[in-house]
Amino acid sequence: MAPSLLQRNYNKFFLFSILILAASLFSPSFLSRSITRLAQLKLHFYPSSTSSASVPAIQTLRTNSTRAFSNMAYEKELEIALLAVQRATLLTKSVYSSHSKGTLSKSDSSPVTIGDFGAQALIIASIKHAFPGDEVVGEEDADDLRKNEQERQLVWDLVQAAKLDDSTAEDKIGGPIKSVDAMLEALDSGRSNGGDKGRIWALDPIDGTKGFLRGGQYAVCLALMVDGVPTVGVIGCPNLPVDDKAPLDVSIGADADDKEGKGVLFSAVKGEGATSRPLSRGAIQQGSTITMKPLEDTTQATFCESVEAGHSSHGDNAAIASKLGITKPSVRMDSQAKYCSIARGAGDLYLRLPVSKSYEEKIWDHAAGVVLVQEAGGEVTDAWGKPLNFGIGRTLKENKGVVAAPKDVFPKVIEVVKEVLNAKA
Ligand SMILES: Nc1ncnc2c1ncn2[C@@H]1O[C@H](COP(=O)(O)O)[C@@H](OP(=O)(O)O)[C@H]1O
Ligand SMILES: [Mg+2]
Repeated sequence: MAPSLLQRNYNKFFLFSILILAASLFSPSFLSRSITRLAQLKLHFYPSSTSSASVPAIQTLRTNSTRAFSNMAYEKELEIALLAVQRATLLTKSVYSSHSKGTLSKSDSSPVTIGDFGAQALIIASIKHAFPGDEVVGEEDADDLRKNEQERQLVWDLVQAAKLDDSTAEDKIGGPIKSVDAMLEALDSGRSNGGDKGRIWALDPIDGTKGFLRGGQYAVCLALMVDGVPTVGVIGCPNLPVDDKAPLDVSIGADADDKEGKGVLFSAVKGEGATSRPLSRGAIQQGSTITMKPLEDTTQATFCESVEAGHSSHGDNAAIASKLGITKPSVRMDSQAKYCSIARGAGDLYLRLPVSKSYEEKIWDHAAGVVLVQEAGGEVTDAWGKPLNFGIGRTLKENKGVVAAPKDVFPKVIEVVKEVLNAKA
């Protein structure tokens, strides 16, 4: 008689345990990694070994796309990242609606605001509370605030005021930061050099700072990279419409207001799909699955690009669009809201052709967006079709530019991108 599903699962579980014990004789560290894996494997077997009474509950969770909190890999990481980004996004919203956003200029003359500092401190404090051993590559550090008492006080006031309405959720991310020193320490804990070993978070507390200052789109972006691979991604977009089906209007990047009722929290876990949910002030709301729009004919595509001509070559992007037969005007918006917009099928392509030969894209500008698009059915590479290498430091130094598109049309898009680049060479 054929073995039952339950028997087959337990046989696999038993065989796997024996193999691990044998391998651990040669490498003790392998043992601890394997116990974690074994626990995951056991959890995956769980649905088939539960009583039939509990199965519907599990299925309901899955169909409602709240897999974030069912038996999926990186469940806790996702929950913490969602809560951390949500709390930090509330802080940025409070700065966005005020007129003095407190711009400072960094050494590379890019802008940074009190919102950037506050959001980074809150998110790192959340990560360190839940995963003290993890590293963080964050865009900012505390150098400026240590020198500038007035700015420091402004950021401290913001950090103290940013709280989730739901106390259980707030507790999960460690509650309020305890002191100014703890805030500075959190900010400074984003100095990891990155790499391809272990767990490293890539954090952009306010991506699209120029958009944030201008009153356009911006995003709070956080990704967990495991051995250099973006694996969990969460992006808070306070100025995007909640409706995934809302058409992507060319005006989306300009004069964004901060009205209640807007704001989306996007997330993805490698191998588990991508979701969106309304941004709230309390516990995380239920998500719905998002996917890229099927695009058989590239002439019908809507493509997204940066507002800033210094970040992405508008001329090259336009040449590519024209070769693809695209007639719709480009949709310009700041930040990783572009990745989010194509991941939910509001737009189709994201073109980021390099302007400067020497500029190295930063990992925090892409890690979360990349996992989101991949999980929504898309592909992302650099402008030459090379995979993005997130495991070699704080920048994507082996890559130039970025192209994202639905899988089916990706080869055609990248071929045209290369034609345009080769014509310039
Ligand atoms: N010359 C350049 N080329 C490409 N990206 C650049 C750039 N100078 C700055 N950037 C990055 O572009 C990001 C914004 O991207 P976008 O144009 O898609 O909104 C900035 O993030 P911050 O706003 O977090 O500093 C910054 O890191
Ligand atoms: Mg950025």
